[in-house]
Amino acid sequence: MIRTTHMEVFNLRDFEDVAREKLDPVYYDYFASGAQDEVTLAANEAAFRRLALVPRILRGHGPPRLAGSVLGCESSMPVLLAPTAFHRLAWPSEGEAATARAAREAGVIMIAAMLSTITIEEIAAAGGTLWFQLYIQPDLGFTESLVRRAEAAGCRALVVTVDSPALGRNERGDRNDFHDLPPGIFCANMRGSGRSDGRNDGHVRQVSLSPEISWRHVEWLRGVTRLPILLKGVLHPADAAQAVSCGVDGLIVSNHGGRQLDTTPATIDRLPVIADAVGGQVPLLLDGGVRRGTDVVKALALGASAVALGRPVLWGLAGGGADGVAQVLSLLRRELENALTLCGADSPGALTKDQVVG
Ligand SMILES: Cc1cc2nc3c(=O)[nH]c(=O)nc-3n(C[C@H](O)[C@H](O)[C@H](O)COP(=O)(O)O)c2cc1C
Ligand SMILES: CCCCC(=O)C(=O)O
Repeated sequence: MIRTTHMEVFNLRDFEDVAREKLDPVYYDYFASGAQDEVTLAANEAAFRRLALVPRILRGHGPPRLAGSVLGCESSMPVLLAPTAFHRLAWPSEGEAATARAAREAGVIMIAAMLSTITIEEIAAAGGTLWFQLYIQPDLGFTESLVRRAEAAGCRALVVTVDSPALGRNERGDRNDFHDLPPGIFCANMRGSGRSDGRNDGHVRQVSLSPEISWRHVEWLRGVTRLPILLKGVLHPADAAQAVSCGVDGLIVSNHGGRQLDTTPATIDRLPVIADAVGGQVPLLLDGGVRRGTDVVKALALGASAVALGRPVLWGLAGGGADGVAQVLSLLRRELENALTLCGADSPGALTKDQVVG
């Protein structure tokens, strides 16, 4: 158990307090913040609170089975690690390697961020099942070189983030004048060769979040790799349907944890319409505001195959490196098991959407 002088940790929210105590306030703000008024940041969690769970009774089964698979990858529970950038700001010595070790030991999938502070090869050396998150760069030769590296490192899927045609406006970052990584910390994957402009020093300013990216790029990527492709950041049912017709293999209903367009709806509120549009053709994942086992259950009942966890992983990492992340995952696993049992479900698949009421 991570304990500081006056804090014991019983749930994921407690970990945020530990992290706040340990982190440089500027980095804490980077991790915690959302865009502008942080309406969406708050909405994600508020929506989970607003929804109620209706248990089924007298089902007469044993402890629930949490393990399953997503796009052919085994997972010990329907929870993945969402891609988050810059883990060495939370745990300078190891960064993403600590996160990856904890994910491997817990038997869950880590979505490694393109903007990691150690390379994808180093993450793979520490990790278990990895997926690679990509911001398609207008320099397609460089983008392809990243895809090849992710494939060679053994990543089992590509997660293309599509909610970032520009960087969201983060005012906490502006107030703190936090616009670049500190000396010695880089976007490690961006330092490799392969860029047509020859710039490879790994500075954040070399990352392009570009409004030029379009469906044509997704089609291009579909032709470049045989890995499953997921789009992350889908909120409109028409986009979900188009993604499926483009040959995309999975979708992540996400508003980037409220960090991109502020005032987008809570993700859990969008899940039912996206699920209707997709009609089970591809698996749906959801992230944003998942903090409790009951949140996971609500998402599963409304049609998600799994959820992904963003900030709580960073709080665990800041609190205690791999041990902290392990503890976050184990707390959530216990809660999920308990919530499923109390809902009368022997597995995630046994939940039905009529068990969530608004
Ligand atoms: C500090 C931080 C960095 C993030 N970096 C990325 C990133 O590099 N790529 C990406 O697709 N999403 C990124 N995200 C978004 C997460 O993948 C995820 O959508 C979001 O954190 C989920 O919400 P939650 O934090 O409430 O769990 C980041 C989120 C945070 C908090
Ligand atoms: C250029 C940094 C983008 C990382 C990111 O996606 C986030 O902080 O939400």
